[in-house]
Amino acid sequence: MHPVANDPNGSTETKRAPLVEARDLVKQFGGLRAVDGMSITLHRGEMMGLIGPNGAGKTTLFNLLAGSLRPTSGEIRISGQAVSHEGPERRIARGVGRTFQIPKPFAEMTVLENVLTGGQHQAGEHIWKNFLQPGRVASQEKAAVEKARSLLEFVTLSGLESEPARVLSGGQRKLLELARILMADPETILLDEPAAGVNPTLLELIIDRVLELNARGKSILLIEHNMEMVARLCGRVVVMAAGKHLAEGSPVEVSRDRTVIEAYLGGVAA
Ligand SMILES: Nc1ncnc2c1ncn2[C@@H]1O[C@H](COP(=O)(O)OP(=O)(O)OP(=O)(O)O)[C@@H](O)[C@H]1O
Repeated sequence: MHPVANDPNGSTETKRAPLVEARDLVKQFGGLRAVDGMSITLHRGEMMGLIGPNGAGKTTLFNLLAGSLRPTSGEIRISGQAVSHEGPERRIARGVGRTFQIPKPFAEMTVLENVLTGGQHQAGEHIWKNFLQPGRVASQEKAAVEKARSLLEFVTLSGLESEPARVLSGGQRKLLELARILMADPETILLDEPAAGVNPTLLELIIDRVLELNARGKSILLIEHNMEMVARLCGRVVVMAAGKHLAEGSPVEVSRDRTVIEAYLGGVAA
């Protein structure tokens, strides 16, 4: 049977379409085009690196993919569905989770409570359901706590679950954030500089957990300046410079690419 080109239920095409597809994306801030005609494709199961000198537009591209910024023009598709004008909540519901370069947990809430904030679609979020189905809400809350605890175990923070998040180191905050976004069961994870400011021991743990997530089927787009980490994790790397797609290839290929080297030297000189 031939695939249906415009499947009204979205099923056939949705399963075949790349997980994340951005075409000709532009984001203009006043006179600056932070993202300038960028296209990128993340396939199912892939772990892809996104690198580029400071100010290249990588975080802005993440903000567009995660729905916290709307593109000036261009299109974003998630599993084949056009989502450019949907906000971050809808993007999470579509299976896109993102972490931040500098995670900002709720400092006075416990580590466990912070993870619980990542849960979506809990019945307890709706007051009327709470009133009409208190038993269902209680069992969902119990399940959420169990899930949060197993995620804390996954990121090795179980021993700190009752501590306020303010006691965590920078690297532990990155692990906490990972656990928090995993509460929503994302299919795609956008990781913004997981290695930045992390001590070498914790960095190995983060690398290990990211590899494990990918082995469990999560597709990952990784912004990272640490090229050793990119080379260990990613089969394919996209290089951005001045908002544009500059190069793409294996970590070895892009690190030898003359245009990439020049872009980085320009970035250092600037
Ligand atoms: N909200 C904003 N308003 C105005 N300019 C912005 C805004 N956000 C980002 N920029 C500018 O857009 C450009 C791209 O920034 P962005 O943070 O996306 O780059 P980056 O590649 O992530 O850099 P880095 O590696 O240093 O994090 C920069 O010149 C930045 O100053």
